Amino acid sequence: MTELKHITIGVLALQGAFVEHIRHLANAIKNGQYEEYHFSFPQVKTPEELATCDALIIPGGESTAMSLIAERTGMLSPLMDFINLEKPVWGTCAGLIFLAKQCVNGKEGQHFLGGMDIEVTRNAFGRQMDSFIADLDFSDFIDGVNMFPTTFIRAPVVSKLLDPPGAIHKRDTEASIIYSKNTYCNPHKVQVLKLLEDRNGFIVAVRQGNKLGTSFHPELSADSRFHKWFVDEFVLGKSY
Ligand SMILES: NC(=O)CC[C@H](N)C(=O)O
Repeated sequence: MTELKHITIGVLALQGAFVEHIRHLANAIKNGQYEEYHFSFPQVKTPEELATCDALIIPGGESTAMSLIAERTGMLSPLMDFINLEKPVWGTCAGLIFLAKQCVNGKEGQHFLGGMDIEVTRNAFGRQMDSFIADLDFSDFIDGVNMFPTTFIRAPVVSKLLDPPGAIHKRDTEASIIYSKNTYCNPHKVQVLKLLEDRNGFIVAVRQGNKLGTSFHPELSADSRFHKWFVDEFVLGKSY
């Protein structure tokens, strides 16, 4: 019998919707061909737990609280170190804010991990009352997923794509960097996965190499295909 490959995808559990992510991860690998793997999806609260992870999800919640708890529990620099290890990381909503380099409407003293070369704007769609659900077409990058229910709750948007450190050329125009599965994915640049044409063209999903950021919460839908894509494409797939 061949030995199973152990893969640990942690979910940062300082605050927010971490339980939902774990449920979706467990569900996502039921529908695949993963006989050669043994997966664990631990809640991550300590540097020791983080050190066991091959990949990390940072959930939605409240980015100011998450930053404060990370600081108080000594998790801030282990998280920054983890990002520098070039392991796959996915931030959803508050997690996207935490993962960003810069933020508009941030709170004084709020920390950012700087794992993606983006500026985010917090609460870009307005208040809690302006939260909404939209069926989005992700079939450009996830096969067959053309009606995915996405939930936006006081969601941020990506308001600027920043040049990675050391970049020589100025960034291309937005239109030319829209990502699809047929496009070569430059691991150093931020690529737009999804923007909302009917809402100011707001950018709501981006990728930079093995980092993924989404404004919305795929973990709050009943559909695990987005999580399956993260596992297949970012954790088991191409390595950057
Ligand atoms: N649903 C969410 O994660 C909301 C994010 C929240 N507005 C923040 O700034 O952290």
